[in-house]
Amino acid sequence: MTDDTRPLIALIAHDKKKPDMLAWARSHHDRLVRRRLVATGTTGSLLKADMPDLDIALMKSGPLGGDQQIGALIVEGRIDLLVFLVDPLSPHPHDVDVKALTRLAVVYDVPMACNLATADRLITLV
Ligand SMILES: O=C(CO)COP(=O)(O)O
Repeated sequence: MTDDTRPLIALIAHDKKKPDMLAWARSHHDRLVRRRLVATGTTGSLLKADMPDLDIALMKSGPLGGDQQIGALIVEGRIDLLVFLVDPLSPHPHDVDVKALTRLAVVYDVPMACNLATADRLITLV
């Protein structure tokens, strides 16, 4: 991830939003295939299985620290867009990590899409 100047896009989806993430990524495949991607473990594994040509770095699963790893990339100024499809209707054991990640995106002024309508718009800019 060092000399590569392609934008870096972080992709994360809560479990009930993973089908939405896969459908969204398929519909934006032509753009995503020309970008570097980083994803939490399960989200990224599903994307890779579906679209093996995507260049995705896998972090840990969200509940095991993956959200925090992506938060650290934000702090380092490496993330150009965060697409985080959140499920606001289910409890998450790592809710504090979720909150920390979205907070860091705000602190560091990183474009962040938490739903499909926003993701569809922001992906056209990166
Ligand atoms: O829990 C998540 C985001 O908070 C997503 O993690 P996974 O992609 O590993 O399911």
